[in-house]
Amino acid sequence: MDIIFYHPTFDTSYWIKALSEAIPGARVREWKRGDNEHADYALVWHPPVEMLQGRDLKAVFALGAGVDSILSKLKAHPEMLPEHIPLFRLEDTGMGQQMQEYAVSQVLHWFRRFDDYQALKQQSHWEPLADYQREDFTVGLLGAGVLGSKVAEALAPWGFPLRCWSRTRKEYPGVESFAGAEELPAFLKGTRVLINLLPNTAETVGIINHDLLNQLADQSYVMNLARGVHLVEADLLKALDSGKLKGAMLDVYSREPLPVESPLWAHPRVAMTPHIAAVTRPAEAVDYITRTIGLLEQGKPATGQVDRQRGY
Ligand SMILES: NC(=O)C1=CN([C@@H]2O[C@H](COP(=O)(O)OP(=O)(O)OC[C@H]3O[C@@H](n4cnc5c(N)ncnc54)[C@H](OP(=O)(O)O)[C@@H]3O)[C@@H](O)[C@H]2O)C=CC1
Ligand SMILES: O=C(O)C(=O)CO
Repeated sequence: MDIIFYHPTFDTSYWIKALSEAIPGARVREWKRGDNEHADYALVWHPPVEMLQGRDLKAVFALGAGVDSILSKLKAHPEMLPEHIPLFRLEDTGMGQQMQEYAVSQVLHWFRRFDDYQALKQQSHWEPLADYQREDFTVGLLGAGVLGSKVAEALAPWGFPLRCWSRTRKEYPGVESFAGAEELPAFLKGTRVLINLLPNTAETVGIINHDLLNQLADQSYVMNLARGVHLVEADLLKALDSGKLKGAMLDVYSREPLPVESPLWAHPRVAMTPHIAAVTRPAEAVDYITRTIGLLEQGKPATGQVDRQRGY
């Protein structure tokens, strides 16, 4: 079995060694320009068109959870990956736990008013503030798939009212489920902390805008852990400055790296990380890919296949 691998930043030699050891009989090689030799599977992130086009592959694996960049490239170059070749993505593979850590720590940070105490510290001002009440701290998850459900699971023991919004209805213990565009207003009404874990699709781009932010509870918080294009950054800044929003925690941006001239850098109530909320964990990803290739080789169904029409 021949496997080609391309990632613009990963340590390719680690992956080649780990995959070669994990998959019996696999010949794994780094794909380089001009390589048109046979391959059964391709493992990719931001692949050049010529890596994939014209190949009779059994499957392609995206080396991350979001497949927006590969699907948008496919729109411009449909010949890159014909419909009959399945595209898989990483489901969790260690990203769930990272999202849990990120979301829980930030919700608690806001709930215990550490942002306010940090601002008071900067003024050398000693003042115990009134506690926030759990019942006023409803956490709403935009997106309740692999990662959203893990975040809900980690927040549940903390006792905040929890709700989620997705395309299809969910039955997660202790989580109120809202489904479809028609239930979005009901989901937003009363949500105090909004956590975004949607995929980037034609339906979700720009979803966190002035209209949506206005429907949240007053003095609410926004955490964007999915894609920068979900959030209209100018609308977020306006909502912060008007007092509608109390704070934002951003991991992803409309442009990455975020340009130095972005007003987000200097805003005192915007906390930021550079797209590290959950990164691909190589050992877990190799396990998942090995298992999935094993199932495909036996003609058995495997989870993680992207629905190209749906866009995620
Ligand atoms: N910042 C970071 O470091 C990282 C960011 N990500 C981002 O997180 C995203 C989510 O990942 P993951 O949880 O694995 O994805 P999933 O595909 O498992 O979950 C997506 C969720 O979004 C819901 N959804 C999709 N479209 C709509 C819509 N139009 N209306 C309402 N709900 C919708 C789905 O609904 P339904 O369940 O009904 O299908 C599902 O619940 C990725 O696409 C990626 O962009 C991922 C990893 C790291
Ligand atoms: O896996 C993804 O989609 C990511 O954004 C990784 O950082």
